[in-house]
Amino acid sequence: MRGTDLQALEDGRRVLLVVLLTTLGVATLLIFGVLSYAYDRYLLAVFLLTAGGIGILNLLVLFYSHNYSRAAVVMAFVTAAVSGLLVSTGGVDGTGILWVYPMMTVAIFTAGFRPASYILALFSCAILYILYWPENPLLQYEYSASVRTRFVVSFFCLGIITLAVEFVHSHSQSKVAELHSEVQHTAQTDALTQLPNRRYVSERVILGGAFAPVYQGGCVVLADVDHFKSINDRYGHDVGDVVLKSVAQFLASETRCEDLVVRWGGEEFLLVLPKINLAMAERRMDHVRRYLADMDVICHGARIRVTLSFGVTEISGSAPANGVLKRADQNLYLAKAAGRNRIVAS
Ligand SMILES: Nc1nc2c(ncn2[C@@H]2O[C@H](COP(=O)(O)OP(=O)(O)OP(=O)(O)O)[C@@H](O)[C@H]2O)c(=O)[nH]1
Repeated sequence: MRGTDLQALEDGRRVLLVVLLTTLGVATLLIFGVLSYAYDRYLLAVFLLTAGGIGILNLLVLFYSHNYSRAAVVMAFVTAAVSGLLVSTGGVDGTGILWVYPMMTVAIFTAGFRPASYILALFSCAILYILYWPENPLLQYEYSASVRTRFVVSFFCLGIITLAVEFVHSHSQSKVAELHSEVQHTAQTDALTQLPNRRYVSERVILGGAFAPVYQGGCVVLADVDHFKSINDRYGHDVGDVVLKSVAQFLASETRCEDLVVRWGGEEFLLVLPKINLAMAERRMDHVRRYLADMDVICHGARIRVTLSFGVTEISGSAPANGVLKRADQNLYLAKAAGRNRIVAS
């Protein structure tokens, strides 16, 4: 699983949370809206039914846009507005303020740390204004001074704790995603040449047994250093490593940015070239082959002549990747058998 996949999983959880809580919230708002209307509390009824309507609209927009962050922030604002109304009217016998705790906690968790901080700050100012501004027409219920103070202090404590938990959660979540993509990158990269490795190909390039659509209609090349064992034997393994690194850099510099150069294993490299036909791929590889054969790799004062043999084949449509790679390998074998430092394409 990639770092981005982890993020997608976390986003998926939040979407589910937003959908569930919005549905629950909308149902509650509509029920209380209808009840308020039945008890002739028209202002409250209009407010609750409007908030419920916004919730339904928000759900519809979420289904079409898949923008859960916006939906969560809209829902958090609606929740804060309804909570403010409960503080202002007192709900039933002044118990409306009790609903503020769960509602605002949920709003903070779904909106995420930064938007939740702003919403909480705004909401705090609003309830301080409602509860403490003298002669305030917005305050329709008479709370005792001790209830007001205890509510404000306990709400601030809960708000700060919830924000802190959300901060730690989102921070550790992004750290895990970061570490995950670092591990993923290391696992898919060859340590010596820093090229993508075989695992990268099997996880990112071959999907469901075929080359990814972007590569279909392109070509695959297997390139193998000729007589590499004798380079190792003559100059030592360290020099062999330098030669492999030089060949890797050379291949990467001689290909287009959309081409993929992979260390396939040992002294063998895989090139996946999108949007190119067999004849053009053969011509380009021949240019690469000649260019390399004409220059020497210089290491510890030694000038080492390095040549490559190539097996080239086409990726026709969504043909099985194994078959394509096998054909390229057979062509490479033919190039070696025919004397090396050459290309076989078919
Ligand atoms: N220095 C170094 N050598 C490696 C590495 N990986 C594989 N080799 C060596 O590459 C050599 C490959 O030898 P062979 O498979 O006989 O191929 P070759 O000598 O290139 O002969 P042909 O491919 O037939 O031209 C072996 O000696 C391996 O030990 C590596 O990472 N570093």
